[in-house]
Amino acid sequence: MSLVQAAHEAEAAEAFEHIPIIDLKDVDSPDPEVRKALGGQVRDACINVGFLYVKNHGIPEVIIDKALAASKEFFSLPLEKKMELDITKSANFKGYNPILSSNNDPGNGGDLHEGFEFGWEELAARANDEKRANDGAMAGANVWPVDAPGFRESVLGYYHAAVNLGRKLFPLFALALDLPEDFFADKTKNAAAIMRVLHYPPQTGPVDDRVIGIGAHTDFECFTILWQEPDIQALQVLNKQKQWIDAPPIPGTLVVNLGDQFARWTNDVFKSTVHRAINRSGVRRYSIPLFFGTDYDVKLEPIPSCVSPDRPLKYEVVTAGDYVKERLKATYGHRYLPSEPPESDRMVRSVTIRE
Ligand SMILES: O=C(O)CCC(=O)C(=O)O
Ligand SMILES: [Fe+2]
Repeated sequence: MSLVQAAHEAEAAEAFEHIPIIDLKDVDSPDPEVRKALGGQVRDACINVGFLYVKNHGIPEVIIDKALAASKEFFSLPLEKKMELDITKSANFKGYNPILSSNNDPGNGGDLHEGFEFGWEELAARANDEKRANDGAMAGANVWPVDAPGFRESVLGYYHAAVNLGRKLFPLFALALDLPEDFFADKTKNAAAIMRVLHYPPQTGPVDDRVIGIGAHTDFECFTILWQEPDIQALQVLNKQKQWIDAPPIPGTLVVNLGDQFARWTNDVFKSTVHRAINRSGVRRYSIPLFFGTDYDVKLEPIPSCVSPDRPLKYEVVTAGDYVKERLKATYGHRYLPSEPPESDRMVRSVTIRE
């Protein structure tokens, strides 16, 4: 069946109620037929749901544990220490964002989490990090806390492991789209991948839907690899019946969800599915998404087999970097509304959290 037909069938079908689990044990199989079959499973999940779990993903638990421990240590620093790394002081959204300073759902009043954001960097930092130098519209060095000394190494360790996993997923997505497996290889040379470590305080008492852990949104890149803390239900995914479906942590898995860049590459054949998180568990929750997109200078041009006379082009063509930057501005920029101060003012301005 053609991609367009499959998308139309999915759009006419019942709303999804389950998120599929895909086993990656054969992702490196030397047999192309085995990899193709795996690509077929990915295709169904991407066209019908836009969310999946992966098991046998190959990232050792110990790497995740280290990143989690380091994140807990970082978030327990005094607020003024964390604010030294305020995301609005850096070029292109690197660093710390305090509770209620980001807002993923424009209808909401701020997200009830704090986070720390960083992009590509070699573990042994290099002055001439070629990948970082190619960030174009998204260029800007990472910033790191001096008061949490092991933080950089621990979270970057997980970043690199997750980027390596993402590099194995791109060929599967290509197969899912009936494209050559290496279709995305020349579009993902720079690892335009952003990681966020997130801390959601428990949301107790009556819950105002306008202030939740992270408001309803879609992600901006091609796909997200999300680690969520075990045993705490918070993440929910919206189906077309407008029902929120729980996406609980499943031991030994990571969540993979599609973002807007893939929706644009595929003219919405792949679904960038709306999701949110609410931490009503009564305890703190941590999660770590890695957002992996095509290189920032690459144009998000629709794949021809996803466009047809009965499925005309839905999006204008923009570069990946311009798209991500606009969305990040909308997410973090509300602290400066109604009019954004000039860049120089931003550097020195003290932070006021919106009432
Ligand atoms: O914390 C989660 O489970 C979801 C986070 C998320 O959706 C995001 O950061 O885009
Ligand atoms: Fe998200």
